[in-house]
This record gives sequence, structure tokens and C-alpha cells, in this order.
Amino acid sequence: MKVVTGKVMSCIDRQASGDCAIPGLLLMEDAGQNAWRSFRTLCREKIDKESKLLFVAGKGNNGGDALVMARAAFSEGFTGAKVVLFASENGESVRLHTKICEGYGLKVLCMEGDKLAVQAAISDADVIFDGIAGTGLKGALRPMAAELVRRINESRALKVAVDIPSGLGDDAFPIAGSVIVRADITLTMELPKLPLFSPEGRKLVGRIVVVPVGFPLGLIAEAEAAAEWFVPEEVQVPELAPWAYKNRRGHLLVIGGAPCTDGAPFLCAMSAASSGAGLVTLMLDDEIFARTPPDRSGIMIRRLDPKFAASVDSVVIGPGWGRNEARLAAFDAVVQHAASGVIDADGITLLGMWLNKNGGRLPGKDGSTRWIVTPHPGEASRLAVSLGLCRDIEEARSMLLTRPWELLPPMAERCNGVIVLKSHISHIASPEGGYEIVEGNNPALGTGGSGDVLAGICGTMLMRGEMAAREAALEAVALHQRAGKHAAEKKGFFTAGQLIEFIGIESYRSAAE
Ligand SMILES: NC(=O)C1=CN([C@@H]2O[C@H](COP(=O)(O)OP(=O)(O)OC[C@H]3O[C@@H](n4cnc5c(N)ncnc54)[C@H](O)[C@@H]3O)[C@@H](O)[C@H]2O)[C@@H](O)CC1
Ligand SMILES: Nc1ncnc2c1ncn2[C@@H]1O[C@H](COP(=O)(O)OP(=O)(O)O)[C@@H](O)[C@H]1O
Ligand SMILES: [K+]
Repeated sequence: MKVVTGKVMSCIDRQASGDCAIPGLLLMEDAGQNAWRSFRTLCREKIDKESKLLFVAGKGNNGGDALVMARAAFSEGFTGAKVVLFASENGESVRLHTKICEGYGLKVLCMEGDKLAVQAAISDADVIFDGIAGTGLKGALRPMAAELVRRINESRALKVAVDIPSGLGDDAFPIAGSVIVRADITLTMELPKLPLFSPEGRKLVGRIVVVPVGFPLGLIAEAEAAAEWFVPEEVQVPELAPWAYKNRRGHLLVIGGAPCTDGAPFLCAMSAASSGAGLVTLMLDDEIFARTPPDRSGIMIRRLDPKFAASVDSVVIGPGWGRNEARLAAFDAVVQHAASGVIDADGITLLGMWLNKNGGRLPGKDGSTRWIVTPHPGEASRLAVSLGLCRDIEEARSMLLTRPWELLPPMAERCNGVIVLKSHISHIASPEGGYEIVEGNNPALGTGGSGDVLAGICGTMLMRGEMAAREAALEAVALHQRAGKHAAEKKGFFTAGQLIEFIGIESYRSAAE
């Protein structure tokens, strides 16, 4: 689904009411009514007519949406519903809808005049609908609004953000330390907004429900996308022909492992085989090679020889590999010989050193990259600093957690590789443009070695048909998340080794369907 910035959404709003002559109040009516209906469908079991619903409205149209919802709830028989106005001086839509709400018989409190009554209503509420500010927010919330949000966050109520949790917005202010509504559910209008999806933002948003508003379809189709958002189930892995023999499923070379960290490349290799690679060779240092038993369930094991990268379809380089000058030389040889590859873990630090030393970029083919780089936020921060994209680790980390869309595209461009920022929500940026976000939010998948498993899947996907590196990364991330869900359903928490079985099931299910 298309994701837009708040600014683009405001522009759609203006075009709808300008060029398309749709009165703003009409759109607001649909937005509020549909948001109430979506909430009712989602929470049918959680609330009844006795529930104490509190609708909090700021001065702008976000407040207007909340007031339409309040009236819809009241009309349906939720007669205990109350409204809290943030200010006594309000915009036009809030003034009008407040009058209408009063006309219907809803109790309306105002923060400016009735602070104690407002506080009591907040503590008493079962559900609080947050319409303090939406896409019209400028900077971080000012002190009065911040105080109201603090009280809402302290309450025991289910918190439902209207459009976007108040306090979260397009503007570049630090999320950490700012006061922002911590929502359980976000009812976002028409198209999801970009700030909902940063790794920090996603923690504050809860379940995302997209509410249809009824904007003209042409406006929505033409709106500039900031990203595409996927739930893992939506992403399809290309089918494999029933007659596909091992040589058609590709030969992957995994290079990694150092004394004490030799588990990582094995996990990666096993994961590659389970996600559908036809042949997997694992390349190890002499020392590890010497003490490794010859048979590892069908994985071929060789001594380190970077030139062998030319004999396979793709490589994964870096899991548990360590980093030093000798590794850098081997890295250079692999990059020169490989047709395509995945750079993970220690390989990412080596990539930063290699790019700085060579001043070049990863080799592409026919103008497209054939490389995927899979950092977690720590590795991505170090890469950003070593590429000179950020002053220091702190700046890089803050950008990656709150505005990764500003940092990952230049990083992808500088490396000439698809960057997968791994997290509870994964972001994928490509040098050819394009930005994808994949839902995660499964703590069971945050298990030691889970990233090594993902690297193996990425390697397999790079060998699958004519897929571009960007598609391969998207499909690998989605498959990893689907397998993680399936594993959690069956086992609860699990190890990376146990996850591999589910990679096999999910991969086979989607490729053979
Ligand atoms: N056509 C329409 O009217 C539609 C409006 N929609 C709603 O309208 C919202 C956008 O409305 P607006 O553009 O009026 O803006 P908002 O209502 O999102 O926010 C503006 C209000 O927040 C206050 N504010 C701004 N920065 C602040 C800060 N730093 N601290 C404290 N208060 C601050 C302003 O005083 C202003 O009253 C969307 O989020 C959405 O909820 C959508 O539902 C779609 C239809
Ligand atoms: N809460 C979570 N929800 C979904 N996926 C997660 C979560 N936490 C971590 N992950 C995934 O687990 C993997 C962890 O990778 P990484 O940090 O490299 O771990 P390791 O170094 O142990 O392999 C990433 O793919 C990440 O997206
Ligand atoms: K809001």
C-alpha cells in the first residue's frame, strides 16, 4: 500500500476541496463515520454501550474528525461518550462539530476552563480517541498539548489515535524525549502516513487500520508515494517449476565464521538450503575447516578461496567472519569475482572500509545493482559514518530510528546496493529508487542468529529467476517474517536453528503454490 508524507496528504485534501469542489466537511463526515465504523468492527468484543468513550479534539481538522466520531458513537447508543476540547478558540470545523455534538446531547468539556473535570474524565475513560493534532502538526507538541498527552498516556484507557498519534509528524524533531500519544490503535485516513513507520514511530502507533475517506481515486493514484508498505503475507515468492532440479535453483556460496563465531555461517547456509537454494557451499578459514565434521546435512564445505565466488550463482559474505586487513583483501576478491551477493554482519564493516579505500561502488549489471546489504541499526549507523553521510554514530542512529527514509536512499546510492535496515519494522532502499517497508512486530523473531537466517534467504532469492536485487530483498524479508510468525504460533519463542524448519515450510508453500 502507498505511504505518503503528511504534506502530500494535506495537498490531496486541498486538491479535493479546490479542483474537485468537494466540501471539506463532506470528507470529514466520511472520515469520521468510517473511522468509527472501523473501530467498532475491530473492537466489537472490547466495548459495549456502557463503555466510557472520550473524544479529545484539538483546534484543527484532526479534532473535527474526532468530533464526527463522537457523534457517530453517541447516535449508536454510546450515551456515556464525552468530548474534551483542547482550546476554547477553535478552527471552523471544530466550532461547527462542537455545536452539533452539543445539539445531540453530548457532554463537552474544555481543557482551558475545566482542567480538573478533564483530568477526571481522562482517568475514568475506557477508550480515549486522540484528535489533538494530525498531519497539521508543526514541530514537537507545545507544553499545554504535551501536558494533555502525558495525562492520556498515563491513563488505563485503550488509546485510539485519529489519523496519527498526536505529536508524531513530518517535521524533523527528535522523537526520543518528545511527548507523543502512545496509541494501541491508529485509524489512519485514506493512506498511511510515513512517520507511522520509523522504527521509533512504529512503537507508538499500535495496530494500523486504514480508513477509507472517499477521495477521488485519480488524486490518490497520482499522489507521490514516499514508500510502499507491505504486510509479509502480501509478498509473493516466484513459483518454482515442478521439474526444477538443484542446478536450476542456484548454487550459493556462504563465506563467514571465525573462531568463537562459527555458528553464524552454518545458520546462514542451512537457511539458504531451506529457502530453496539448490546447492550451498560454505567456505571457512583453515582453522575452522580443520575441526569441522565433513558432513553438515548436505552443505558442502571448502577452505577459504575467494576466487571460487566466480563459480557460483551468488554469495553471502560476512556472518561471524571478523574484520582485519586479510579479510578486507578477501572481501575485495569476492566482490570482483561474484555475479551477485549479500553483505551481512562483519561484511558490512568491511564494505565501509572497501568503499573508502576504492572510492568506488559495488559492481552492477545492466545498470542495476546485484547486491543486498543487510545491516541492523548499529551496523547501518557505522556504515553511515564511514561513508561520511553522518557526523557521528549518535546522529546516524537517531536518523535511522526516526527518519530512515532520509538516510537509507543515499546510503544505497553510495554503495550501489539494496540496503535492508533490519528491525521490528524493516526498511528497504534501492539505488535505482524505490523504498519498501515490511511489517514485523514479532519479538520471537528477535532471536540470536535470526539475521544470519535472513542473509541466507536473501542469497537464495538473488538466484531465483530474473528477480532484481530489490525484489529479492523484499521477498526475503517477507518470507523471514512469515516464517517467524508461523514458528511463534507453533513453538512460542524459538531459536534461529528452529526457525530454519519454518523457513523451509513457508518457502516451499509459496514457491510451489
Ligand atoms: N478535508 C478534510 O478536512 C479532512 C481532514 N482530515 C484530518 O485533518 C487533519 C489535518 O488537519 P489540519 O491541517 O487542520 O491540522 P491538525 O488538526 O492535524 O493540526 C493542526 C492543529 O494543531 C495545532 N498545532 C500545530 N502544531 C502544534 C504544536 N507544535 N503544538 C501544539 N499544537 C499544534 C494547531 O494549532 C492546529 O490547531 C488530518 O490529520 C486528518 O485527521 C482527514 O480526515 C481527511 C479529510
Ligand atoms: N520484534 C521484531 N519483530 C520482527 N522482526 C524482528 C524483531 N526483532 C528482530 N527482528 C528481525 O530479526 C533479525 C535480527 O537480525 P540481527 O540483529 O542481525 O540478529 P543476529 O545478529 O542475532 O543474527 C532481523 O531480520 C530483524 O528484522
Ligand atoms: K491525532
